[in-house]
Order: sequence, then structure tokens, then C-alpha cells
Amino acid sequence: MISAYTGTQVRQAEEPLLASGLGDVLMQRAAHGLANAVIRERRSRGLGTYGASVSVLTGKGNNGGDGLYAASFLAARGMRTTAVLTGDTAHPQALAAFERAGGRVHRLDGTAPAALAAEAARADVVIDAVLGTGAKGGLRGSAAVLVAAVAELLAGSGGQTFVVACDLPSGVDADTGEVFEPVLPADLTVTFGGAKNGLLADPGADYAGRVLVVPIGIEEHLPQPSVSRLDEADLARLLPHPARRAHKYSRGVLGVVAGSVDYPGAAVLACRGALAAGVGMVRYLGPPQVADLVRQACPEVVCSTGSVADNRVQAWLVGSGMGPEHHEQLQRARDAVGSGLPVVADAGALPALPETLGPHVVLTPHTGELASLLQRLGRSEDRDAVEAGTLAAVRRASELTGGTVLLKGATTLVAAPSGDVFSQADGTPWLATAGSGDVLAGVIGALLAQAGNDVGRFSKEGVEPDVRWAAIAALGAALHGKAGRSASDSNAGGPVTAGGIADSLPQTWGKVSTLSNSGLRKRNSHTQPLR
Ligand SMILES: NC(=O)C1=CN([C@@H]2O[C@H](COP(=O)(O)OP(=O)(O)OC[C@H]3O[C@@H](n4cnc5c(N)ncnc54)[C@H](O)[C@@H]3O)[C@@H](O)[C@H]2O)[C@@H](O)CC1
Ligand SMILES: [K+]
Repeated sequence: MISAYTGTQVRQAEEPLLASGLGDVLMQRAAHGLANAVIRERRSRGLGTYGASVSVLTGKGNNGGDGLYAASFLAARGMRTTAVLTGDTAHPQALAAFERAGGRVHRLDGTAPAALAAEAARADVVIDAVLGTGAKGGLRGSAAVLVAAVAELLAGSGGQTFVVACDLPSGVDADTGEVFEPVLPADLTVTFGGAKNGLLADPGADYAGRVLVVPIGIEEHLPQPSVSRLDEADLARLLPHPARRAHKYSRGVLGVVAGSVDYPGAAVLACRGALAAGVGMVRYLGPPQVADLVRQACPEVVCSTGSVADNRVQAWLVGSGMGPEHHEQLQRARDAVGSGLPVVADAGALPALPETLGPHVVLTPHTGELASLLQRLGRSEDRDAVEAGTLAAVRRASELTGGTVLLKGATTLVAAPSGDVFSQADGTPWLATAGSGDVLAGVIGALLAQAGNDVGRFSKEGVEPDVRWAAIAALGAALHGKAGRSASDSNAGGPVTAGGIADSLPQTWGKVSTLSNSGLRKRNSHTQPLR
């Protein structure tokens, strides 16, 4: 499990060490981690450090101090280092160490930002160490002009310069993932002590590149994380496996109320997603024409045109491929939610549900649907507002409905009403294809049917009973993302179809579930790139 924290949580964890006079030690550990990441990155590209150039954009706080110390370590490896001081002051000890190591200093104050930006953009490595967790808002004044100019020059340069964000890209809010432009997009973010929430939520994640967590000795003082990401070791432990004497009913039966005469394909894709995600059996309920199509595409599915009450299942999937005019299907969706069983509610079902739900009801909106949901609940957020602050929006929807809310996107966020959030970014942009969401609903439905009652499986991993629904949805998002990536890989990195995602699911499941748990557990996420 990869854990993320707010800036305040990290600063509070640092306090006991700062009180014992270890502030400079912590900073040097962070700086070592950053410098080592730069060296490793160059090595992985077949490049050395001697003679290569580094430019550090430096703020006046501790983030700038990290950057200056890191550059002084890199100078000791033979790199040519330049610092651009954006503030009127800089961390005194770190600046002294930087100058002792032979670094050149430019002061933004009094120098044209354009000239400094041009020099910085010619460097082999740019370290963004202007703002860290102490930032209030984004870059301002000449620092903003400098960073915007560097970003523009690098965007047009063909990607020769490697950009590393120190702790987080300056202008990304550590707590929320909101972005205050301009922000220099990083290839790699090296973050200290624990990941920051803003690196695991869009739009902040768009600017972070790969994220590497460097331990600095504060970890035992950190509280429960507010945002977590399941890694492959978690998937290996949490995905259910059939017992030796399992039968199709004990393995979980999923009822599917999806598709309509207008969108019959959604029913097929939801069923294919569910079948490929290990469920014991799928029962489909819907209009006769759709049921015929489902039977032809998936002979494994038991189809009927009956009611929810007549079907014995462990979980329901409702809503994919349904609109407000499909009254009979919507009534089935409401009945499924009324049954008290776990439900994944997608697309057309979202506007038709009661306002108050339980955490066992997993809603799966995209950003537009989440904005509509929030507006129905009396909030003013539109789609742009949701996109600008995905973490806050998904938490708010979960808090207001009492349901578990999964927001689909490049980063998929799943919020439990307790405020716990899972963030998964396992996929590829090729997953943004018609029908992909129907397959995802199928996967989550299948997992709810198989593992919804297995409280112990999740509590062993420290997941509270009411949060397990969010963990199951996050498992589904991870599996779906990895299957999409694998489908694209088998197409040499090319496009995938929703059906292709479903086809890749069993092999993806097999691969992650046979990973050696113990081996992965030892490779703790703290030193692993998050993506
Ligand atoms: N506290 C510690 O012991 C450690 C902190 N670390 C680093 O320290 C950072 C936090 O340091 P700080 O609390 O000094 O905070 P920052 O380095 O983020 O900067 C805060 C400084 O910038 C100013 N500032 C705030 N918002 C601004 C804005 N929008 N434009 C311009 N200036 C602005 C503030 O007045 C303050 O002087 C972390 O991100 C991390 O990089 C690491 O060295 C590890 C140890
Ligand atoms: K930074």
C-alpha cells in the first residue's frame, strides 16, 4: 500500500525530530534522496554525471534548502550546478554548502527572468525547488514569469532536459492536488517521508510525472494516511481465490441490470467484464431483445426478464447503458439498491437513486456525472470545478450520499464516507474508449459478489469494514487499468477496445495474483516509483 498525507500531517511528523535538533539531518537525507534519484535516472539512460549541468530553481523556504543541498551533492559528483534564487533570501546553510561545492548563484531579483529561463532550459537537469509543503497558493511575480518561461522553452525542446520536482511541483497544492498555474511539469517527483495527497490526485498528478518516495526517518510519526494506493502486492493479497470445494454459487453470483434497447452493447460489456473477473455466475435482467444479445455474446450468462426480487445474487450491477426513459430498468435498479445487497451503480442509475445510501453502494461517475450528482445534492460544483479539485469533490459526494464514490479518470479516486480515499493510476489513456466504463462496472460488480462479505480479508490489511467497499472498488479499478495496459502492450502500445480490456482481465488477474507476496512486501512502496 502506498500512503499519502497532507502537508500538515508530514510537518507534524517532522516536529519531534525538529525538536531534537535534527532539522538539518532531515534536510540532508531528503537532498541525498533527490541527488541519488537524479544520478540513477541518468544512469538508466546510459548517461553519466560528470560534466552534466544542473539548474536548481530555488525558493526561500526549506524546499529550496533541499534543492541547494541536492545540487551540492551533485556538484561533488562532477556536475556543473547553477541556482536561481527566486526569493530575497535562501536557506543559509544550504546556500553556503552549495557555494562551497562550487555552485554558481543567480538572483532573480534584478535579472531579466527570460535570460535566466533560457539558461535553465539548456541544463541537462532542472530541479524545481521553489515551493514545497509550506506554499500558500502558487508562484507569483518574477518567479511565476521564470517558471512559465522555462516550461514553455522545455515544451518546445523535444524533451532533452530532465525535470525533477523537489517534494512536489511548485504550484501543486500538497493537500488537494489543485494546480495554481504556472507549474513546471516534472518527469519525476522525489517526495520526502511520504507521498503528498496532491501527487495522487488530478490535476496535480498531471504535473508530477513518476513519483518516488524517499524515507527520511519521520515515517513512524506519520498518522493513518488520508489517501492510499493499492500496489501489486496488495492486489495479490486482496484478490479472492476459489476454495478447493467452491461451487459457482459459493464463488459469488452477480445480478446485472444494464443495457436498454437503445444501448444494448453496455449489457454485453458489463457481463463480459464480470465473467472475466472471476465471478461464479452472472444473472442478467433486462428487455428481451437485450437479453437475446447477451445470450449470444455470453452463453455463460443466465438471462431473464423478471424482477430483482426473483433473483438470488450476492451483489448487483445497475445502470450501464440506461437512460431516464428506460423506466422498467430504472425500477429494477432502485429495487436492487433497496435489497440492501452490495451494488455498483453506474451511468443511468446515478440520477435515479435515493439521496441517502450506505457505503456498500458504489457509485461510479465520471467528472460530468459527479458534478450533476453534487448539484442534485444542492452543491454548486460544475464539471470544471470537479476537474480542478477531484479529491475534494469525490470526498464531498461520498460524505453527502453516504455511498462509496469512484470517480473515473486518468487517476481514479475512490472515496469512502469516512473520508478515506484510494487513488489508482494503473491504466493508459487508451482506456478512454466507449464501453470501457461498462467493463469496469462489471469488474467491480464481480468483486463485490466475490469478496463483499469477506470482512476479514480487508481488516487483515488494516482496512476498516465500512472502507472495504472502497478497497474493492479500488481493486476493480486497478485490475481494469492493468488489463487495459496489458491489452495495449500486446498491441505494441496501440489502442484497445472495451472488449479487448475484458479479454485481458483473466491473464492480468493471473499475473498479479501469482506474484510472490513476501518478496513484494519487502520491497516496500517507500522506495518504489508509484508509476
Ligand atoms: N521541515 C523539515 O524538517 C523538512 C522539510 N523538508 C522540505 O521543506 C519543505 C517545506 O518547507 P517550508 O515550510 O519552508 O515551506 P516551502 O519551502 O514550501 O516555502 C515556504 C516559504 O515560501 C514562502 N511562500 C509561501 N507561499 C509562497 C508563494 N505562493 N510564493 C512565494 N513564496 C511563498 C513562505 O513565506 C515561506 O518562506 C518541504 O516541502 C520539503 O521540501 C525536507 O527538507 C525534509 C525536512
Ligand atoms: K518544489
